[in-house]
Amino acid sequence: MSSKKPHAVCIPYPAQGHINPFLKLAKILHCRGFHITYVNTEYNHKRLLRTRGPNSLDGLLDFRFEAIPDGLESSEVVDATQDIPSLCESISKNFLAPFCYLISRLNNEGPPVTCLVADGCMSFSTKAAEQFGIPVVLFWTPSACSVLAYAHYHILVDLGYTPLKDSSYVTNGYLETTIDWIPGMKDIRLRDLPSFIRTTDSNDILLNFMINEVANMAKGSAVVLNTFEALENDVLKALSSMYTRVYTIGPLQLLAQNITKDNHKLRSICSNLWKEEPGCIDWLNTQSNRSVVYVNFGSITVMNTVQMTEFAWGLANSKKPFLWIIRPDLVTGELTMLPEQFFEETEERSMLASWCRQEEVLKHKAIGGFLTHCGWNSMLESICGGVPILCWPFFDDQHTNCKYSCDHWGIGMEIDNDVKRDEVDMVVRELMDGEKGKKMKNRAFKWKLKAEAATESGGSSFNNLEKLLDEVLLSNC
Ligand SMILES: O=c1ccn([C@@H]2O[C@H](COP(=O)(O)OP(=O)(O)O[C@H]3O[C@H](CO)[C@@H](O)[C@H](O)[C@H]3O)[C@@H](O)[C@H]2O)c(=O)[nH]1
Repeated sequence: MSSKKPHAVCIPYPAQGHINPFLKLAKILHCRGFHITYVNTEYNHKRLLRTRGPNSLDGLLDFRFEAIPDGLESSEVVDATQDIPSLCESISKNFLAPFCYLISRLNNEGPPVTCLVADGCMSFSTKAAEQFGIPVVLFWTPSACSVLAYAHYHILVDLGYTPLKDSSYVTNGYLETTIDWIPGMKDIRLRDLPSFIRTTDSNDILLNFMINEVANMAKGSAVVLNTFEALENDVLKALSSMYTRVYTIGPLQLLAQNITKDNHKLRSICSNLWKEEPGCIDWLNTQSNRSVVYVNFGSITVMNTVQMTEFAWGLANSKKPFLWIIRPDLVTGELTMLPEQFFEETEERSMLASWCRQEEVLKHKAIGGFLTHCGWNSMLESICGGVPILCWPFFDDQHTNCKYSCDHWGIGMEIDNDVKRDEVDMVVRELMDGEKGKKMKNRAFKWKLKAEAATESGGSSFNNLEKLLDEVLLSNC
């Protein structure tokens, strides 16, 4: 019988693609009776206050936001994702002390902290959990297939696949090498694995960071994944044979929608670090069903002006309506404007904006396809909307997600990294009008139904949440 109020401290990796699914999980736990402390870095806390307004993080009486320093030198808050390798280094070196200090303070203020929900790649949290004698759930925000791949990084190093002998190995066909020995992963090439292996440096920060973080996975009380059993069955079986408690509770978007639907205050708390431009949904309302190509490369992808221009002309030449989100920090180097002729040709059938409410966009009936970088949240949000995708993976797990979407789930078509306008034009037309596009749409719709089934009462993700609560998160209450 429960006696003390459960209090979960949730700490995501400090980037948009982690903050979003964490907030959903925190809201679910709150609806299941938890006092929540949600911890951002001071940098992201300031960004949220600036973007969402000074009272936006007031939360509720028992849903609080706190912040810890990120340990980086520059503290000027700008609308851009911070440098990922610097963040990873700082997390390993600097986060444990302020995090433990925060937990002590929360314990003094009450109610005492009963469990931690920490990002899978924030291994310091297991030390904190040990110090305070409480369980820690490690929530990995990428797909299960990429987590399984990270878990084999150390073997790839031992066998000499990575670091690469020299940089020509990225382009000389070496990445086509088949990797047929990872249990649960079929038909995989080196190029399909998360891209931190594409380094020539044995001291590469991101490769070594991931190897260390994943080595810590068994030290947590449980592993939580934002996916569902039907989608990644073989991979999940392999992960479950490696780690004792693995819980899939996704798509969190749908589970949170089901569980939080009557809590309006909670639903209004939003974690977008960029301010949404108004008008995207109004514009979509003027478009025909399934007619619009939605283009968005998430919060970290950057591209050069040549790539940007190729995408622009590919979209223009396809003659399809499109909604293109161009983040202020999307283009690197000298930001040249797209040519006037592009605007003249497309203005009647396009909308450009700097940020939008993506989940709402992908649920809109006007959307027919999604050109994406394959970040895991974007992939899941597309599945929840029943929308097929065009994949232009940028880095990390996005390559693995791309491979699975194209070859295992049948909902994606890949665009070459060296993007050319003719290819963009061709795949957009195929997606929107072609036979292959039609099949992809049907499959995307079937995955949407399976995602809904998983998150409804009695579905696998719904049941796994109950198990996670009973077996781990409420185990000491
Ligand atoms: O205009 C926009 C753009 C993005 N988003 C949201 O921002 C999130 C972006 O997440 P994701 O699609 O996963 O992309 P990244 O921001 O690139 O995510 C990082 O984190 C993911 C989860 O770990 C990884 O899969 C990615 O590779 C990694 O780059 C999603 O929830 C989107 O709905 C918006 O709401 N509006």
